[in-house]
Amino acid sequence: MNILIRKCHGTANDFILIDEISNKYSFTDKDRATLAKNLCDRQNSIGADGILFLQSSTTCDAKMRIFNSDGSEAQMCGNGLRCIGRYALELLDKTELDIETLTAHYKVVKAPSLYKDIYTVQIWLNTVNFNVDSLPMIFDKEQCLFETIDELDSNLKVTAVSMTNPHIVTFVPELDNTLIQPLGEKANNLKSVFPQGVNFNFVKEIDENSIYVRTYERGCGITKSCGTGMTASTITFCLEHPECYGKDVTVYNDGGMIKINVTKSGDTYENKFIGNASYVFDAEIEIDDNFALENTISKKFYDEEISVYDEFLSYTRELTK
Ligand SMILES: N[C@@H](CCC[C@H](N)C(=O)O)C(=O)O
Repeated sequence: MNILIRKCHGTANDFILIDEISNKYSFTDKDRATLAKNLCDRQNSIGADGILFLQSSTTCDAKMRIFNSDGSEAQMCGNGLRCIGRYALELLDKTELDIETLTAHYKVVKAPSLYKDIYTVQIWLNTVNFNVDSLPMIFDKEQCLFETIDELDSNLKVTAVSMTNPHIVTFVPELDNTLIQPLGEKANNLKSVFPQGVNFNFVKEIDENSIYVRTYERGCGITKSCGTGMTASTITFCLEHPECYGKDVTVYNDGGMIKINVTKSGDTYENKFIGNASYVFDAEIEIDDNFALENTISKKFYDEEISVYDEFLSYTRELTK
């Protein structure tokens, strides 16, 4: 069978987008999981951190489903929401809309460009829950705020927060992948603490209103950036630095930079998130009966978008030198 795909990214967290509204593919969830495992394989196939499926919704303008590269389905994806948000804004010819996810819904608005003419989207990731049951996380207190988890690492202080998908956040003096990789794997194998796995965010403070975040993601390992992870990290940064509430926090990552503004009223958080939603290429591909890539029939690159994003990335590297 032939399918149309669009390769896209939010701060280099890259996705294959499949539009199930315009194309009537009738995939089952098992098919979607197999497609994700096969097509996201960077060695033998197209390669991506996950697949975004755009579906119709009865409650919102459209629905996003996100499958990680290992085939598991996640509740939410902040970078994916901007990509699918852009796609849906263009498809439905709107400047703002609501996207349904597995467990919530989110507003998406086209925003002024972060840099030159990079397509930029504002989203509100307001689904924040510090109750450990919401991740779920097995812990002897209702919340895990700057606590050590002995089974994980008796030196690291972590904060657990659900963004509808599970996150833990820790502050480190340096971002070292030789520590992040094993700790991320360990946390995801620790089913007695994180029965559904966890996205593990490592945060380095850059200055009073900027941080650098690297995430070991459940279902795909270390990514260039994680949208819900950067939000969880910024909220945790604001817990430690309450003077940052209501201010734009610059969040650097291995794929560029975004901005998040957190406001808190009682136990409610409003998190305005501004970041790119960029296209890489459109392709028509042929997949076999096992949902593996058989043939690429056509491919068209978004050369100008790619080149301005490269420029933006170099600019952000200069800022973090
Ligand atoms: N990269 C994403 C999150 C994708 C899902 C995550 N790996 C999970 O399993 O929860 C983001 O930008 O938020």
